[in-house]
Amino acid sequence: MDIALSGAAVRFGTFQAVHPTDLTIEAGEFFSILGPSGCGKTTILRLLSGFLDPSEGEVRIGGQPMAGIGPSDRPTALIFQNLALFPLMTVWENVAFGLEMRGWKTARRRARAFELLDMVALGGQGDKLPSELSGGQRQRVAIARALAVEPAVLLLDEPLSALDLKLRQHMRAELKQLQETTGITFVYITHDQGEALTMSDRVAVMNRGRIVQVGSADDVYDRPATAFVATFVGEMNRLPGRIESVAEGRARIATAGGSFLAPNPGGLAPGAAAVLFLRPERLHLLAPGEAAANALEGRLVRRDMEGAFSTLILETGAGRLTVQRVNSGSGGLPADPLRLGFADSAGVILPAGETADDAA
Ligand SMILES: Nc1ncnc2c1ncn2[C@@H]1O[C@H](COP(=O)(O)OP(=O)(O)OP(=O)(O)O)[C@@H](O)[C@H]1O
Repeated sequence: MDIALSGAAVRFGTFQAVHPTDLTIEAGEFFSILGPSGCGKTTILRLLSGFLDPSEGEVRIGGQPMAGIGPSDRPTALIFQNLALFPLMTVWENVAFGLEMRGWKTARRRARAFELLDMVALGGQGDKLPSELSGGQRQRVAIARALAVEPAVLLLDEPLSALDLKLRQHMRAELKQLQETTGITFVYITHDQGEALTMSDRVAVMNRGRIVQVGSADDVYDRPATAFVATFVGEMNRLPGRIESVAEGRARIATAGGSFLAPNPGGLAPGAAAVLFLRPERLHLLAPGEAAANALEGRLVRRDMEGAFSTLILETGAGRLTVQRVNSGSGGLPADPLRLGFADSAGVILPAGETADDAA
């Protein structure tokens, strides 16, 4: 089922937790809401689940206005960060809990619970107690329990945050697969950009009660709309400066480290204060005599070997810059000073504005 927010806003007293928001989530979409702690992600999820009414505006699910429809009457199920399984019930009884509430007889409940447990790869574990399972297995029980009531929309509030890194990565793949096989609309709340980027069809980035960008993982990573998105999603170098000239969607920006050409998606005019944002992997070392659309010199401060790639920190006229290099196995670096280059399509020039560091 699709979801539509029209001008939906939430105030707690005088505090505006969510500003008026228009948002459409397509049926069968894996949609994530990504943002720092306190930005309003959970509040939006509560609007969808029916635990909270909008102070203004409207929520529709499957075309139906949700005003006056409580959580148990909505086509949604919710999975929390701290899942609460019933410790004295077996795994299958936990899964079947919602079905008992709906009046299903024991044999039918048990059969359905085991089907769902099969789907989350816990086929043989139904007669155990939750305490006999690992953290990841318990999380899968919670997912099976949420799916038991056949929701059209599954709302997931940081469901993996209590798991260790390896398990989290494994569960990402499982959740994505589960979403694809069931065709259920997933709305996934997280402050973990890796989670949002790997699983989602689309991501909404939120800051201070506002959705600041909605797009694919590629959109928010490669084409950030604001300084906040640019710095919240992934590593980013920042070169503050002033626009010198503009031409054909690009601008030349004068920074403390020189003047550089880069895309100017917001059409900033000459004289405007701006920042050139540049990903560490888009900066490369130039060979002696090699030309590049943009070039600057730097002195190596640190090199961190991270296996598949290495991270270089360079002191340049534009401040400290981070460069990420694929590890080619050829080892050493040329002598200082190093020359750095980047294409005129590599960065993005955006208005100076709030960054993820300011928001933290
Ligand atoms: N019932 C409430 N009364 C007053 N303020 C609230 C209430 N619920 C949430 N808030 C505030 O609204 C803001 C948004 O909260 P919300 O839980 O949506 O954030 P979040 O993005 O989900 O954060 P986190 O990732 O930390 O869970 C926060 O500043 C929070 O303190």
